[in-house]
Amino acid sequence: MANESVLKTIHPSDVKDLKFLIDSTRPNAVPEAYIQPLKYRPAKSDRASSTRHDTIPVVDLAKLKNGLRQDVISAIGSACEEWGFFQIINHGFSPLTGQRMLEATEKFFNLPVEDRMAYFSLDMTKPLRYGTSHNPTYDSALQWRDYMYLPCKLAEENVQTWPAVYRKEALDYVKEMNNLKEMLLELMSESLHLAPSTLRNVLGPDMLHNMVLNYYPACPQPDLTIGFREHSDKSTITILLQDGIGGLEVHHKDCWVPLQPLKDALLVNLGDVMEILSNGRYKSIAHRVTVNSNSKRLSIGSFYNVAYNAIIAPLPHCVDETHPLAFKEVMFMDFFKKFVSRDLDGKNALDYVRITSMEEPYSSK
Ligand SMILES: O=C(O)CCC(=O)C(=O)O
Ligand SMILES: [Fe+2]
Repeated sequence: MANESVLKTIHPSDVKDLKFLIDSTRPNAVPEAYIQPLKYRPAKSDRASSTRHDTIPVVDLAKLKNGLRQDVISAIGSACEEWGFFQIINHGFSPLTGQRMLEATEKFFNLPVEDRMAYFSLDMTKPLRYGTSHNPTYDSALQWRDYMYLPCKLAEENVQTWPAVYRKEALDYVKEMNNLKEMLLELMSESLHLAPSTLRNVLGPDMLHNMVLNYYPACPQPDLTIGFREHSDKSTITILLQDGIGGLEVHHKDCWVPLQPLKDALLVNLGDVMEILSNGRYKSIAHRVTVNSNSKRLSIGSFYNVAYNAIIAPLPHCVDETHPLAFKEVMFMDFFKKFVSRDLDGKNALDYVRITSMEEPYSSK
């Protein structure tokens, strides 16, 4: 039975694990700390009406084997320009590897809370870290989510530091995901009329790869809160695997478009670094996650990025007279800190590097 007074007075920074809070108190209402301001709650009125027929692009990578590479490249180019988001099917990533990772993730969240707390940290730059909400130090209202971050760059070397319950599954997952990432970076480079190796070279040998395991428990009043507030990823690309529950929504033409899970599809999501590299031609996508009262939901995100000490700036090829330099150069770590060191609020970290008409542009290197 819920201890109503405890749940009423709980302070955002007191919560370290939402799943434990729920398992131990079984609330039939959302604790006050989780009630989001109206503008962050999901509302029917901000969803795209079905008459708009917004269809999230689906790119069939089987066409690569059927001599239709150019079709794939142009489908990816349009999706990146118009949405900053697409689903891929026939991608070669084994559904079994994904399924095993989802099952192992569920096992992790079912471990005794102490086992998850062994990894808890509020330091958002720590690559191996358990957390809740987004950053409880700054979150004005908590988000209905727990998560685990794993550093995957040197997966074979790091694997012993990962929780044992999904070590093997995560290593298999990372190896396969890395191959898919290579292919996508090539196709995206070509869609920008660049040499296939361009984006891979920009990310470089020290490229970051972090994985996040997201757990959104079932929620007694899903309309009052949110699983993950609207945000854009700071990555170059994010490749996301989700279970079949649904809840992810992407922002398109001023409306939220819910994504219906498609069997065995993976989701590709452009992050802010890609928007900067492409000088704004490709857009990072604002997305959010709603929760539901029937079921928990799991998702696994693989974030690929430049090294923390890399300087990011628009690629010279993407800057010309009709596309003047749109972003200042910035060290990735400085940009990343803008994202993690405040309340989550849409795509606004990009404003920090956007060149406004009042400013002299920096020279592009
Ligand atoms: O759970 C999802 O579908 C999306 C998660 C997400 O946006 C993230 O981890 O950055
Ligand atoms: Fe995200």
